[in-house]
Amino acid sequence: MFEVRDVTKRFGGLTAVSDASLMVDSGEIVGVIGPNGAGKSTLFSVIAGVLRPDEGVVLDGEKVLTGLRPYRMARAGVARTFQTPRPFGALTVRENMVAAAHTVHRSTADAHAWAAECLERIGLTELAEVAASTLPLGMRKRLEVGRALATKPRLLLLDEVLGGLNPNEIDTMVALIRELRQSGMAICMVEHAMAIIMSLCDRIYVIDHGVVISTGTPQEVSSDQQVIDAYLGGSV
Ligand SMILES: Nc1ncnc2c1ncn2[C@@H]1O[C@H](COP(=O)(O)OP(=O)(O)OP(=O)(O)O)[C@@H](O)[C@H]1O
Repeated sequence: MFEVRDVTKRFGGLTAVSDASLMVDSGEIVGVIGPNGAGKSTLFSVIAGVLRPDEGVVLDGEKVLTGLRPYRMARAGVARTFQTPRPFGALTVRENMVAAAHTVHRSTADAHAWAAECLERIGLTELAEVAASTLPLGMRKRLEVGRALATKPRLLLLDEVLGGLNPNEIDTMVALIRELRQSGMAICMVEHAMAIIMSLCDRIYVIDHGVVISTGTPQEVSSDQQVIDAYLGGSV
């Protein structure tokens, strides 16, 4: 069980995340939703070790992860994707995967073998030798997920991996996410596509102005008056 407990993150005078708590269990998909600027990406960055919180802790069971550098966080089993995919553009798809696989495999042969397995899983084997920078957005997003998977996470943080994808690409990505849940991974995703979030997630946290204003099953949060007022605007 991964837990974010009472986390606050400030940027100067702005409190981007305020006393937020969240839990994700293995085999569970948890959604984080909220308006633009609500603090979702900041919360992810705190969990992934990219940002250090001003207050609060990130826990893996009893183990404190807060303050670990991203590389160590990856070793501890936490991986994130970025809203804007960040592959090493000059490297090929395979080289990107191998670089990520080296987080968990010292030997080059092992890293290559594991990268090949992950490439197969994300369906990019046929494009393995092309430069990552030449991939269209849908494929780049898949590579982004693949690079996270290559670090063998127990907690996978997906930041808007469905944004900008066409319906076919969305179906492929959703199927992959379901498969990962089935394999026992803990998954936490930020997404704006409400219908998909509602059908995919086991539980949802709603953030507004950095504060978790509601949590529960998709049905519970979508019937929460505070959520409807703050975010859904009566559209659900
Ligand atoms: N590095 C930073 N320095 C200063 N302010 C920041 C920084 N990163 C984020 N913010 C601010 O913190 C607040 C939360 O931003 P964040 O990107 O976490 O929101 P979000 O919910 O992910 O938004 P979106 O849905 O648009 O991606 C915003 O007001 C943003 O401008």
